[in-house]
Amino acid sequence: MSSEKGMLIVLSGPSGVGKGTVRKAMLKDATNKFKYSVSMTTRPMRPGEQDGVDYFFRTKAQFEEQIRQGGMLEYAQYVDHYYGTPLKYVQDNLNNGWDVFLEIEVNGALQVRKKMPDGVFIFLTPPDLASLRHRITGRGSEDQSTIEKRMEQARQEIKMMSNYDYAVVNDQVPQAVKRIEKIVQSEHLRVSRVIDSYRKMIGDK
Ligand SMILES: Nc1nc2c(ncn2[C@@H]2O[C@H](COP(=O)(O)OP(=O)(O)O)[C@@H](O)[C@H]2O)c(=O)[nH]1
Ligand SMILES: Nc1ncnc2c1ncn2[C@@H]1O[C@H](COP(=O)(O)OP(=O)(O)O)[C@@H](O)[C@H]1O
Repeated sequence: MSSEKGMLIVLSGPSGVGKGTVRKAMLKDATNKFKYSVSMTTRPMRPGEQDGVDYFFRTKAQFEEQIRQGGMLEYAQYVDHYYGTPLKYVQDNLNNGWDVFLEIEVNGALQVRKKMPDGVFIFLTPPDLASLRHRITGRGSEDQSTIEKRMEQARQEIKMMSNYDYAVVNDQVPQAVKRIEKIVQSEHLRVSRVIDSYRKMIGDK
């Protein structure tokens, strides 16, 4: 943690590409210091998931109430359910100097980009669609019709890749992790982020 404002890191990519796997691998390495923003969703909990850890699992009415209260940084509907990022956690941690990591789909990422253009936007992509299908199926968390919906959604999402700053291919998890770590390290050195501290140092307003 530093005294500067933290950096927002946004990771998107089709369902099953390995976003969660890569993020968890990054968090295991103590040199990666960031706060993962737990999203809110109306989708049913999968076996092994925990409320408040994987998502805040809420009813549609609760989710809509949170939207009404202005409590969402962004939200989107994805294959029949709402998903969104609670605003307060992100704001508080960025203000306290922590990098904050969002793992969200494309429409939400575009909303965040408008509000927080200083963030770093990374698209995680599969080596090909056959491996993507294999990963979604292998996870065993969705029935056949949901898998087809997610594959169609994946094609649409991949079309949106040009809205991101970086594309990382998740062929092997350790390599994808290293690529994202390098991106984050270099983004910390972006002049627009570093210059403020020098302005103070040299007395420039
Ligand atoms: N816009 C938005 N998308 C989210 C959020 N949280 C998760 N998602 C995305 O919603 C999609 C579906 O998530 P989920 O049902 O958990 O499936 P999974 O990503 O395949 O494990 C994925 O692309 C997630 O990255 C959020 O807070 N906002
Ligand atoms: N590079 C990879 N090679 C092979 N399988 C992978 C790779 N990355 C993730 N997986 C597997 O693919 C499935 C989906 O990964 P997950 O992290 O749940 O994806 P997402 O969060 O993007 O939906 C999991 O079973 C995971 O173990």
